[in-house]
Amino acid sequence: MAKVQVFDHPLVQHKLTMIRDENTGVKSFRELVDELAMLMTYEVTRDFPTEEVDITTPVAPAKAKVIAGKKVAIVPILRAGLGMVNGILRLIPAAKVGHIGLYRDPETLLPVEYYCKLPNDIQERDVIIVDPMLATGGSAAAAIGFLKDRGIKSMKLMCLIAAPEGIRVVHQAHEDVDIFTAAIDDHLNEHGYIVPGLGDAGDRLFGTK
Ligand SMILES: O=P(O)(O)OC[C@H]1O[C@H](OP(=O)(O)OP(=O)(O)O)[C@H](O)[C@@H]1O
Ligand SMILES: O=c1cc[nH]c(=O)[nH]1
Ligand SMILES: [Mg+2]
Repeated sequence: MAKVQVFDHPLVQHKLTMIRDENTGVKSFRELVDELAMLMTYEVTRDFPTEEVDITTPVAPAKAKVIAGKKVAIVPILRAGLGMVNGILRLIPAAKVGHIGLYRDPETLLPVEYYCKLPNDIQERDVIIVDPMLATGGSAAAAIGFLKDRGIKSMKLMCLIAAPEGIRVVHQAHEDVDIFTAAIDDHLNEHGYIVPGLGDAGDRLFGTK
């Protein structure tokens, strides 16, 4: 059974509060989302296997650990997921990046696909799907479905704010995918927005409202 991990680290919670605040402008919002993604990468990669290699320090020969040949692909759900990519790349610079374009139809709240471009060798990689908001769960469940259709087996979902409804939907459809989030909020409002949430993540990242 997949797990849901909430990051209760004070730095994560502090920065999350800042992006929730309606007075936080585009520049700070972008920087904070980037930093949050970087901080969360620390936990998302905790189960990466390590191996010992021989090195020589200025003092003595030593056996020391390195990550054991892990290949990673980051897959942001456009647009808002883009804001989390660079923070992860700063810690995993060799990761490849695939893009899945989905927008949520404002009437039906169902995801509509408009773009998909993935690395050729993505089946050999551990995939981290990123999207700041997990609301009804429709977008994340669809993105995971696309990736499974392309033969990808190992996936994690990293978001910043999740609604209980979204977690349920993703795990009902994909019980093997772990979810990492900085918060689980209270509920969705009648427009499918997370309450209290942070509003429209894409608009706040790109200044489109
Ligand atoms: O869980 P769901 O109910 O599917 O909602 C979450 C989706 O909604 C937002 O994207 P949006 O449709 O606003 O597109 P955007 O990123 O281009 O703004 C968000 O970034 C998620 O992708
Ligand atoms: O609260 C929400 C829900 C969906 N998408 C967002 O950007 N925010
Ligand atoms: Mg949006």
